[in-house]
Amino acid sequence: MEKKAFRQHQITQLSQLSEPTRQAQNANLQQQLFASSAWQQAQVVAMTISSAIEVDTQPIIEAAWQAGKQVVIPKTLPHRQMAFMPYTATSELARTKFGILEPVNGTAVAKTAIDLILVPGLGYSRDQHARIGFGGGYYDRYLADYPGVKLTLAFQVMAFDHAEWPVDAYDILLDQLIVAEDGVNNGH
Ligand SMILES: Nc1nc2c(c(=O)[nH]1)N(C=O)[C@@H](CNc1ccc(C(=O)N[C@@H](CCC(=O)O)C(=O)O)cc1)CN2
Ligand SMILES: Nc1ncnc2c1ncn2[C@@H]1O[C@H](COP(=O)(O)OP(=O)(O)OP(=O)(O)O)[C@@H](O)[C@H]1O
Repeated sequence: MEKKAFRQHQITQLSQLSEPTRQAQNANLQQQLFASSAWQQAQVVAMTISSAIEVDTQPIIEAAWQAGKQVVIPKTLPHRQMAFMPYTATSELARTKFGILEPVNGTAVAKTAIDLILVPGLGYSRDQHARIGFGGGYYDRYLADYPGVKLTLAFQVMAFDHAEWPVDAYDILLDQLIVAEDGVNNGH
């Protein structure tokens, strides 16, 4: 399938996940993430403010704060660039025209200061950790010279043995893929 059709397919799959399945898989992903050494060793962690169909980042943000980690979130810029800004309980957010919440102001944190990036996306391959995102190319550009750990959390419908979409030369492969485990609520 072409990238565009595959994205659409994944968006449909994700929007059809039942609430119990979503909750169980989110909880399992959080458990696995918090047990990982990548998480435990990270002081500065980048993540997004998740939208309804994505893996829920709110509990992860709160856990990071509780653990004394600094949370940084992306602000999209012209020319498909992105900067990560500190995010605290008092940060002001605004919705972009694509419906994503972003920081209004703040000072970008240096790429080299970020220990761990939780990369958002729609699908991932287990064999080479290839990723397909929403199509903006923001993360592929940002990650091209990012030296830290690139990790993704995936619902089961996001994980594929091999990429079922075209993987291009500029697609950045992730370091770690955490997939929600079986045995967690698939029903209802
Ligand atoms: N929660 C969350 N925040 C995130 C991301 C994400 O995947 N999830 N992003 C992950 O990257 C960035 C925003 N990503 C975006 C990805 C695509 C388009 C987009 O498609 N824009 C236009 C133009 C498309 C085109 O040129 O083909 C459009 O929809 O028409 C916008 C933002 C930063 N914040
Ligand atoms: N390093 C790069 N330099 C220049 N252009 C790039 C780079 N990475 C990606 N692009 C461009 O960005 C566009 C979107 O890339 P792609 O379709 O792989 O997005 P995606 O990985 O699904 O989305 P995202 O990274 O925003 O979640 C493509 O047209 C591609 O040419």
